[in-house]
Amino acid sequence: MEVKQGITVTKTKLQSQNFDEIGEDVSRSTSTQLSISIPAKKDASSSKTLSITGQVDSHSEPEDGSRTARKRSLGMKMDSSSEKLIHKTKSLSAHFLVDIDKVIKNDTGSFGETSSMHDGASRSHLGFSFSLAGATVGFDDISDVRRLKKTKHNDNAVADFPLSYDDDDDDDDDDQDQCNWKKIQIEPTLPICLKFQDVRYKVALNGRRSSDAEKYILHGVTGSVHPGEVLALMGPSGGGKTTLLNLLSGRVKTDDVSCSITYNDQPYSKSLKRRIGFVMQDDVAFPHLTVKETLTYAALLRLPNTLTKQQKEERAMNVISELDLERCQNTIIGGSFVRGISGGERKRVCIGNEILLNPSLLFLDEPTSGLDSTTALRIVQMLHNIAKAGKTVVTTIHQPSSRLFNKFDKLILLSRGNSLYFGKASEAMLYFSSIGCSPLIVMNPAEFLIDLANGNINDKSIPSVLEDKILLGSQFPEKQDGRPSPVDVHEYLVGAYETRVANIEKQKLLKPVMVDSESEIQGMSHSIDWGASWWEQYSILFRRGLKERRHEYLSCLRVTQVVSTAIIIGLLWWHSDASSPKRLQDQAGLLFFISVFWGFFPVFTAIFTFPQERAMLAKERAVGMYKLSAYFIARNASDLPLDLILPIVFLVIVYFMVGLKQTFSAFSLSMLTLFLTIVSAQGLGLAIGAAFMDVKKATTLASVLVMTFMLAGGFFVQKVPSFMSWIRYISINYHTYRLLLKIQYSCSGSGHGSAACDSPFIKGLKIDDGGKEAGAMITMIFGYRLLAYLFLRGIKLRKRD
Ligand SMILES: Nc1ncnc2c1ncn2[C@@H]1O[C@H](COP(=O)(O)OP(=O)(O)OP(=O)(O)O)[C@@H](O)[C@H]1O
Repeated sequence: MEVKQGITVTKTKLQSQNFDEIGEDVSRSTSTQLSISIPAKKDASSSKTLSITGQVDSHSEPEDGSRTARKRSLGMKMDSSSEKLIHKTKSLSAHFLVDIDKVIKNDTGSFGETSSMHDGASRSHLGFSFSLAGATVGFDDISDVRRLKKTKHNDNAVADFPLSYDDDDDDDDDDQDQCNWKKIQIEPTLPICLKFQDVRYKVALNGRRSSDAEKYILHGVTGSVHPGEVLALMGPSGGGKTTLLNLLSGRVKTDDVSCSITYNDQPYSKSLKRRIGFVMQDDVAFPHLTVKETLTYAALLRLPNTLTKQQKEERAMNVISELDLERCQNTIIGGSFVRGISGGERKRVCIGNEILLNPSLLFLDEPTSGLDSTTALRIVQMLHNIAKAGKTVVTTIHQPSSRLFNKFDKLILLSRGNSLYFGKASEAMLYFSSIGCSPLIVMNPAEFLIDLANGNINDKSIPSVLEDKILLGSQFPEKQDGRPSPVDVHEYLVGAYETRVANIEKQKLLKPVMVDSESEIQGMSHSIDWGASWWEQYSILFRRGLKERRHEYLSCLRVTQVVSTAIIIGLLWWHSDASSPKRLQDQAGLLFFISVFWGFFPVFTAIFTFPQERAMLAKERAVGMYKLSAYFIARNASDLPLDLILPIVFLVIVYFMVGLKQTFSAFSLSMLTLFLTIVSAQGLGLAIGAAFMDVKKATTLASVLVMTFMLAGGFFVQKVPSFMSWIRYISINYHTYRLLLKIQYSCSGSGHGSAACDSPFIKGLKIDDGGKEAGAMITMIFGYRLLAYLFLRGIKLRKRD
């Protein structure tokens, strides 16, 4: 089935660009190929303009054989001697048309005169041939045509195309995209060409290091992606997409010496870290921060010190508008238990977090998973726009719709760690049809490819080699279902790729990347001097911590819990006194309860802190957003003000209902004791949480510890065997209880009578200023926190490191 279509646009005066004329001959002889001829004037300005626009795919071949005339988006200058460029590339057509659009906006002349296009029936026919013949034609081409059409509309220059395929909304989207594209382009970055050859990766099974317990999960994957392109890693679950993405982004290292991953022909280095954005599969964000707060804090922490606070905030706002998040900018992100923005918006916030930094290379792990097809298309369109701004985009994708599939420039199809295809996404179907695998029914190309990668060739044509295998297999009863086994299909596809594609691609990778020195200088100048100073980090993290946790501390449930406990205590011990040993025993019981309540409560709250924030911490630390010490101290400090509100409320209610010693100093010292208790209990909880980073294990240990501390607290048992008596010194309850007793009772006779001196609860207790107890608690406050910090430092926060 052959389809012929042609677009001809001639005679365009572009006075301001020093072009005499631009003529395009866009002709389609096969389903995928477009040829465009661009006569360019031999002067510097025309050369410059074309060097920006000529995002030529590395696969494209100049038809005039002049390799020197080939341009790449990396900034290779056009050879001014070349009079004519003819490229066969569909992606070029898209880029080129966009640029013509831009150029024309500066121009007073009219654009083109002639256009010819088959009618809508032909186009639908094109789309159909895509499915039936396995040839990649259709939507992308149509979108090219629609771009042309839009260009012409903008300039009121030519008659409308007789297209039946029209969509005003999409035109609006395109306008928006153009607008976004310009915004994203404002900051120059170093264009990075990513090449990888024979990427292998093995893992130790069951954590064993011996070689017999190792398994390869990538078996030599080769490919490349240039600035301006979106490379999709596709394949069935477990195919190795995430592993490859992690390796390419430098998050994971391989010890295989034969493998090479280079960025502009250079190996991974620390300086590259800042140029790489990585959007993880799981959206990791603070659920109680709004979209605006999330992006503003990220901007303040990640953007270079050379920018002012206002500029950083402006950048965050720009990203919000670029990603079309204005409408939800004041809505909280939300999470499993709180409703917030939608999944698509959340994904865009995560992408925004990365593009804030204007990275040269953007990696995304399944950015569309869990989203409906329209939202997914929007996300991928956005990636396309980001790429158009000169970035290199690599994304894994599970099962894209056909519209989405056509947005990708390049594709790697992975199955069981092997490459089944690498090349232009638009040529994947042609390639598989060339090796004898074509769909026999109408099928989404992505579905077809995933089926093949799974070894499923139902409703697909079978190559003769595999047919032979079926005949051979008919001798074996277990293989008599008339279809080749998935293993045979897999082996065939891997073999075909190795012989037809792999070596050619490896040869292509040998060509050196030429980086335009101007863009390198521009790009480099934006990489120096990153991040905020330690104090800035601390203050930003402190404010962020306060905002994120304000809901926790002042939540209705928590306030109700504390206030109702206080009132119940107040009623049970209503107007108690210490006039007799019995009554004093009651009061001592109350003081012990207070020490237990405020000694336990914060432990169990603080335990969750680090395990819960582990993912966020890992993500932010992986990109060097802040120092661990700044985070740790800010995290502790931001908890304090909020943690102290409820104890004040509690003590005010209890103290006066119960009728404890009614002096200002006694009340303030009791309050101070409570603060010391809470802060040291928090330290214990943080240390336990950081030690395990697992809530279940941490709560188990914490419950044993707090029970031991309570028993050793001095209320239940006075006479403890000497070999166990040391426990009380590390018991928070012991020190709190003693301090509270010392504040309330003195044997001088003032306040609570001499009965206190005879009470077994105070007998032996030296009524002094409580300096020892206070000292012990202050030591615990810092000691437990130091432990927590050391545990946190020692933990590898990133998975699969
Ligand atoms: N550390 C590891 N130890 C053992 N096996 C691993 C490890 N990491 C990855 N694998 C295995 O390697 C294979 C590829 O994993 P990977 O996560 O890269 O697949 P994927 O294509 O991204 O899958 P999905 O689409 O389901 O996310 C899987 O079979 C996985 O179980």
